Amino acid sequence: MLEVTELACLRGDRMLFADVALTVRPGELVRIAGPNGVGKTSLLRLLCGLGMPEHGQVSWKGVRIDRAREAFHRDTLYLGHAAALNDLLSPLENLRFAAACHGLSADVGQSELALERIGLGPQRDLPAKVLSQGQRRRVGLARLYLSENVPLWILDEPFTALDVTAVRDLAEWLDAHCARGGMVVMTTHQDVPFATPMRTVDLAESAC
Ligand SMILES: Nc1ncnc2c1ncn2[C@@H]1O[C@H](COP(=O)(O)OP(=O)(O)OP(=O)(O)O)[C@@H](O)[C@H]1O
Repeated sequence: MLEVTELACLRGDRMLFADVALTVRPGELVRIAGPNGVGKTSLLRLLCGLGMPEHGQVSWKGVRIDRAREAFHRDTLYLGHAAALNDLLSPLENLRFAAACHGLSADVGQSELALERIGLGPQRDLPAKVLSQGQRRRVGLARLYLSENVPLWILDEPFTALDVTAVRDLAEWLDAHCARGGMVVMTTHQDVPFATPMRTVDLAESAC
């Protein structure tokens, strides 16, 4: 279970939000909503330990994440909104590199399968620099198909630049993750139909 209490975030000299409380239990899908600039990405970065809160704390399985970093990172997958690819490497190489950096098991067969499932089978050996925006996005998202055993998925705008079919397939994969007891916390400006009941946290209500 992920627990957030009294969380406040300062960026530069501006307090973005304060007093955010949130609990995410196994099987839950939570959407962080709010207008541009309210601090959704900043909140996700605090949730996965990439930033320090000005106040409050984030706990995973009852332990503050800054006191059990390794265990927390093993249990967490964070996908930011930028594709973060090496343009000279292929999707297959990028995926295997990212998986290795995050301690995921990803042999060639598993990685090829993940790329096929995300619809990049035909492009898997091309240099990433020739991919379209949606295809670049998919390379990052392919990690989701290697992360069934990672319980907490924190996703920043995962549906951006995806076509209708890819949005539907990804929504089904997030539903499947929740159905097997996983947790998803995400931001999206799109209305995506999920089978899992979605809880929305409106960050504008905590804006300073
Ligand atoms: N390093 C930084 N220093 C100062 N201000 C920052 C920094 N990073 C982000 N900000 C500011 O913090 C605010 C919140 O940014 P954030 O990216 O979290 O918003 P968001 O809600 O995710 O927006 P969007 O919906 O546009 O993605 C913005 O006003 C942004 O300019």
